[in-house]
Amino acid sequence: MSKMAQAFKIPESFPFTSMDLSTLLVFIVTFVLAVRFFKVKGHVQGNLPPLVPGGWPLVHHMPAFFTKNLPLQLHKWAKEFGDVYRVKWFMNKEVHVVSGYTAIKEMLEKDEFCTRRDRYVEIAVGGDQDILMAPYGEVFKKRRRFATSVFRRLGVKMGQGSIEYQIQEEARFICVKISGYSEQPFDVSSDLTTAAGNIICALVFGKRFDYGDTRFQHLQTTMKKLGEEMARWQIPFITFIPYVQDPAAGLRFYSKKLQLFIREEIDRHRLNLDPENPRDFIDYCLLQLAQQDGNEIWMNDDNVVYILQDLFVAGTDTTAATLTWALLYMILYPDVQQKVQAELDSVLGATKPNLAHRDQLPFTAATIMESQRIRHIAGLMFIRDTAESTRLRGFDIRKGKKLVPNLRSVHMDPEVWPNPDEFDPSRFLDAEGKVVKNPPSFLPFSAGRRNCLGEQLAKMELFLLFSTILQHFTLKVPEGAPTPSTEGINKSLSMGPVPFQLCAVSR
Ligand code: HEM
Repeated sequence: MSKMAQAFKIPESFPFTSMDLSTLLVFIVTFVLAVRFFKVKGHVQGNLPPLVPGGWPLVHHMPAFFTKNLPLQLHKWAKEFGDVYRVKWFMNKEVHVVSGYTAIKEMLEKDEFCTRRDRYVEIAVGGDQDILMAPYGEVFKKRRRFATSVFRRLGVKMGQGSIEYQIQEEARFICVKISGYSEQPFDVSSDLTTAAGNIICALVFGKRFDYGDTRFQHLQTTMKKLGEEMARWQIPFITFIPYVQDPAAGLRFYSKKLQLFIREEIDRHRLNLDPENPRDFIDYCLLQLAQQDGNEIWMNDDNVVYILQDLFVAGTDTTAATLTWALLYMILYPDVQQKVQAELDSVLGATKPNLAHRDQLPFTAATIMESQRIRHIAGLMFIRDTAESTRLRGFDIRKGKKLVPNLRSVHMDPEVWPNPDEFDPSRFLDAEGKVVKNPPSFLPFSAGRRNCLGEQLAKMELFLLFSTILQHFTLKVPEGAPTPSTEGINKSLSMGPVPFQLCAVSR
């Protein structure tokens, strides 16, 4: 018998005389596990949101997520389990789903939920090096404040010095492109992506590209591929699946390509930077880099690349997908299209639309808003992380828990929007026919401290591109073609319509 076993030898007078060393070890292990179990139970205690019952062993609710319309499935559960509930994914991983305007607004406005997490998008945007995925804190605030002020200085505003001219130019170019289809069927979404991409180029690089420019085409292809890679990881829960191969290889590859393009432009800008006359977003970044004092570095050379990449990633497909939905609804609701055109004709005649016309074109503005309500491009907004344990709608939410706000439940709430599946722009007009200011239960650009940085720019683009296209063309379903579906599909970070074709007849 070993010395250790001798030391543990149970005296014969001990009641369990048969207890030997291994029994004792089993006893200790069981005791430790029991203590741990009760400790965890104790920790979990509190008013947790309800857990959706049922599910399969190991994979829990996972099979239910493989549906064509996940926001709809989550919305159905919300009706049963309330505005904050829990679902489980592979290996017991939990996600909190937040639904309805009140709960989502409360969530978006709490600092504790202002950190966004998405493992795969983080790979593309350099982890926390940018704005989009930077954790909520001082560095993030400084970068965001900087970007907002540069936007303003570059003309993302009403009045003098507005970027409106560049957007109007882009609207003119897209109309020329559409004319070129000679009323034959075409897919408008790719032209809208080109237009939206070019507006970001104007802002960031200080120039637009001709549609045929090979560098621009290369940029467009890279963006498209990057978007497709991001779309593969759009189902929030999928990021919990352990992988056998590197699923982010494509993301890495295409984001590096986009970054290379941006770095080349930055190098070009360095050669002829005039500190007295910054021309574009890159120039302002270079001036900021030169100014920063060593103690307070919140932006370095790499951050500049990642922030510029954000503007392309977050600012191209989002705008293009929203406009594609709006034009799709015009061919599905020709009476609404006619009403928009009648308003444009009576207010503008042959004058090209500018931002000052927005107030005089309430039905046109309301039609854009209704498109954003009925088909939101970010049905499930970015996943948020709980930075500190806190409460939401009276429930305890522990640090580290993931939250998914379901925007469908806000925009399709029949209590606020009767017959939510009906496309009806008049919902956004008041009794005097003016656009309702701050409509309830409407969050196309989100809210709180992480709301859309490009909201103003996007609103300018949506209005000018939509009104210019409808001023010049009547859009139709091609002769003999089936009616396009209103199903959404994630082709990038945004949800756009299933590809469809339309014909544009000159007016
Ligand atoms: C119709 C077009 C657009 C829509 C519907 C849209 C919508 C959104 C939404 C829903 C978010 C997420 C908010 C959240 O997590 O709560 C967001 C974030 C963001 N958007 Fe947009 N967006 C659009 C256009 C743009 C444009 C044109 C830009 C820039 C050029 C832009 C830049 C950003 C950035 C940088 C963020 C992250 C902000 C942060 O984390 O602080 N977006 N957008």
